[in-house]
Amino acid sequence: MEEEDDCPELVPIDSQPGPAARQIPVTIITGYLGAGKTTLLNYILTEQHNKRIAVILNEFGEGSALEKSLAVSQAGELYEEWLELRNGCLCCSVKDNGLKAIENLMEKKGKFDYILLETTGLADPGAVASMFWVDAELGSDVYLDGIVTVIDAKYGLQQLKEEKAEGLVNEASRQVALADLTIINKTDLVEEEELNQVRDTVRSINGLVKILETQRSRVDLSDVLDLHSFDCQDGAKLTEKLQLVTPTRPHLDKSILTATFEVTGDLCEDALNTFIQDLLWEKKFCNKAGEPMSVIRLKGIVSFAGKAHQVMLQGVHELYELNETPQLWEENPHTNRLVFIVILYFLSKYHKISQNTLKSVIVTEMRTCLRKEPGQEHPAGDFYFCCCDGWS
Ligand SMILES: Nc1nc2c(ncn2[C@@H]2O[C@H](COP(=O)(O)OP(=O)(O)OP(=O)(O)O)[C@@H](O)[C@H]2O)c(=O)[nH]1
Ligand SMILES: [Zn+2]
Repeated sequence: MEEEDDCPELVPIDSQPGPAARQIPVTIITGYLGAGKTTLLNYILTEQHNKRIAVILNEFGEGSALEKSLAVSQAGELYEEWLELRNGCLCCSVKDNGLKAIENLMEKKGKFDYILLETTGLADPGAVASMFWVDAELGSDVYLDGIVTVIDAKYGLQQLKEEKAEGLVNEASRQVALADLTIINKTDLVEEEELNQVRDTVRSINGLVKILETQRSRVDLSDVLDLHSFDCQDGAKLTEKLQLVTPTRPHLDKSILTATFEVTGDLCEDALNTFIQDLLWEKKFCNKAGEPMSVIRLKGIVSFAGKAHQVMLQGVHELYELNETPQLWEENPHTNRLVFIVILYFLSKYHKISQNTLKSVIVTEMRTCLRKEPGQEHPAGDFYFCCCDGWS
């Protein structure tokens, strides 16, 4: 049979016939300096799990550290490997080097069941997450399972509040915004009142995230591993989650928030793609000073005309995916739900994006997506915007 020109590279089948090779989940563990990430890793490694877990540490080395420690645990035994990376920053090298190193290692040592990746406390895990996500798309051996952010109960609030130069959002807040799961650790060091404040602040940044509270990062492993956060097979789970999103108020530096939009009807796929690309890639939605609204995480369940199944939308930074889920639409009319966790650069006192501006921008665009033909009437549909009151 003739192959098409643009056919993806064919991979020779040299393995035994049988079920397709299972992809290995990667969980990214992030969190500010000293929050308890390594404690969490050690806890997971030493708990009974019957998994062969590989751990990659992405610590900043002195100067240009060329090696990364890779601990592998198997049946409670720990041994260490060294991953050679081209430079000291995993974000920059993981693409061409890190994954390759993992794959080579698996060839040498046999497959792992699970990979845990601890990023440095100052990292923006978005870059690392994006790379694993893209790579999974390209038929890699691994897939991104979830992003876990550990927060220090005692110093977390201070870290989340930290003021950066105008227009910049601190790393601690970005880490919370991106997370699928947050673990507020070191609860032994704070009173209830302080803990409530940390919890509220985390919630104010990320209205979707699950929050656990721990001492010594002791978690139920089933709460941390195999989250399938990006998995369209779990469409029903996301639908449920999106309905439960907590309205958030802009947190302390008033710059990251969670906004939910609901609209009923069937969306036009092309129009939705254009809207998302304008938002994520073209960065067309700006405040008066021309600073774009920047999306950290985007999730949604949408309905496309002519499709019986729900479609899942996932976005991390500038990457996004629309995938059909196994879930059929039951309710009628169909309710499209989008949740944005966004940075609004309105730190600058003179150039605030107001809640209403954001709302009208998104609503106008969503209405366009609903229009089946240019010039056609908008179908009836209510937009629901969930955000705090009293914010201008
Ligand atoms: N009191 C208290 N201390 C804790 C808890 N969890 C961890 N620690 C301590 O906090 C310190 C930092 O923990 P790590 O696990 O190394 O934190 P980390 O996030 O990996 O730190 P970096 O890699 O340096 O960013 C260690 O001394 C831990 O023993 C806790 O629940 N309570
Ligand atoms: Zn650590």
